Amino acid sequence: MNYHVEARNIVKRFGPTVALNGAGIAIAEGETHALVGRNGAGKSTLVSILTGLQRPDEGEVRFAGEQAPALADRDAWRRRVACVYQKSTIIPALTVAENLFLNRQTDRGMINWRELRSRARELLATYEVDVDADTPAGDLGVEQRQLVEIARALSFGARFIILDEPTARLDGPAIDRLFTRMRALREQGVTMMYISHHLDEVYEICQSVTVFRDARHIVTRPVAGLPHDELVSAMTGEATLAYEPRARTAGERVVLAGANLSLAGRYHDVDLAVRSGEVVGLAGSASSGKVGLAETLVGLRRPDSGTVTVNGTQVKPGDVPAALRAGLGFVPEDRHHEGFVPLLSVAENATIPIARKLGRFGVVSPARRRAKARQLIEDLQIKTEGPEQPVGDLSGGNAQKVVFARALVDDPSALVVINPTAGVDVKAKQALLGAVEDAVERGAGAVVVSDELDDLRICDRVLVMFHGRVVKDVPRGWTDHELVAVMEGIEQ
Ligand SMILES: Nc1ncnc2c1ncn2[C@@H]1O[C@H](COP(=O)(O)OP(=O)(O)OP(=O)(O)O)[C@@H](O)[C@H]1O
Repeated sequence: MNYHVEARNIVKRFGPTVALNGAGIAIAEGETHALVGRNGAGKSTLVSILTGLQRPDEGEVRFAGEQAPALADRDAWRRRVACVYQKSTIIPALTVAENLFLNRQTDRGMINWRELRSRARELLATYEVDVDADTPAGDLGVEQRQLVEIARALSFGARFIILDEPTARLDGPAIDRLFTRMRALREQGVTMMYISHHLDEVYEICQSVTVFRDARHIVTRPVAGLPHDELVSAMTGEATLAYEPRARTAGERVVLAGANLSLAGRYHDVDLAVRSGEVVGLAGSASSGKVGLAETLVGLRRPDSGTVTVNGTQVKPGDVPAALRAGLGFVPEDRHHEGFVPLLSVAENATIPIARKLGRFGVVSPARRRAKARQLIEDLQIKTEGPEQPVGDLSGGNAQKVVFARALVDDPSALVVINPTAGVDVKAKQALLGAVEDAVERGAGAVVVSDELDDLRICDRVLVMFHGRVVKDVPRGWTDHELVAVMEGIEQ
């Protein structure tokens, strides 16, 4: 077999944590190979080794049979491999053209801006990326940004691309477009490694799959003919049953309400009321306005008109602390921005909303903070060395759980969670959805905004948005097809 990429017997330690323990992967020339595993299994660590960002403590990496370049030789790495991360590596303040030729403009002395722009246009046209080279990169959506990153990788000559959870922030139609592009790349002989917690995607787009568990390689198999539950048990080490949403009856009291909410370009004339003991879903495509609406409910955005009421208190618009004081807990869309403070510990991040209550006179007792954090670590199965570990050192999915812990820590009356299970593994997903249902059983009302139909299954009803308006209130019991048809505006 001709392997385009091989990583053999890789050991990588971070202090007391062994992130990879003799694990490896072998990817055949031209295939799309999935790497799956639970949060903290070691996938991102392997990516950082395969892209030359970290040196393994033991083991070796080969590209097309040849030993990997020296770590310092960045150009040599760029010619071999590129990674499209969930988190952007492009610089928002620079234009697309500048991003494409970053580190390359000065090949021949002074920067010739006109030439740079025309080379960028040519490159975008070659890779059929429909983006204006003069646009500031910060204005691009997630989908366009990923396409620019792929074009950049290919233009360096890389024939191996790693896609690390590329669909986590894309809606259904954008995922289809990404897959069409991936198939075209594969036809051109590009080798890909695909990391995702969505196993249906693995079956759709990959030919082989490698499973890591607890820092070790468990199995590599062709995808065809591999039963779904076998794949899940390779990841979790046990048989895992599908999540069963619970039945419940909502109370009368409205705990979260939006009245006459409008925000230009996002949503118009929205009214919604969430009762105690009720989970309300918000669904719709990327342009539906669902995220903007949810961000308004939590105070991250200020509406042009309308009011938000949390637990009977009308909250000052666009004021997150006011919403939190009124009894709101939330999980934001972008955990890197509004979710956690990477340098602070798990305990500090998770207990931010209750800092006042944990100590007298505004001084937080470290012992009480640690005790609360230990409980949350256990409840949400957060994989960490302990409450004192900085959140920045956790794997992506485990950082998401810390954000979740923060949302739940003060027993909120109203919970708003946006794409709550993004980057979270199959089993952890169940723990997080269970945590929302637990909070609702304790009397909270919840809004779940998600691109994932599985997250929406716990909802008592789903409000579907289309072009900024709520077009349908769908009670529990929908089929995927029915909901998607309304989301795409095909059916009302
Ligand atoms: N810089 C670091 N310092 C300390 N520990 C680290 C560091 N980077 C990773 N780890 C630890 O190594 C282990 C593997 O993490 P890694 O990010 O590779 O997991 P992952 O499989 O990518 O998980 P996820 O699906 O959540 O993204 C985790 O226990 C993580 O906390």
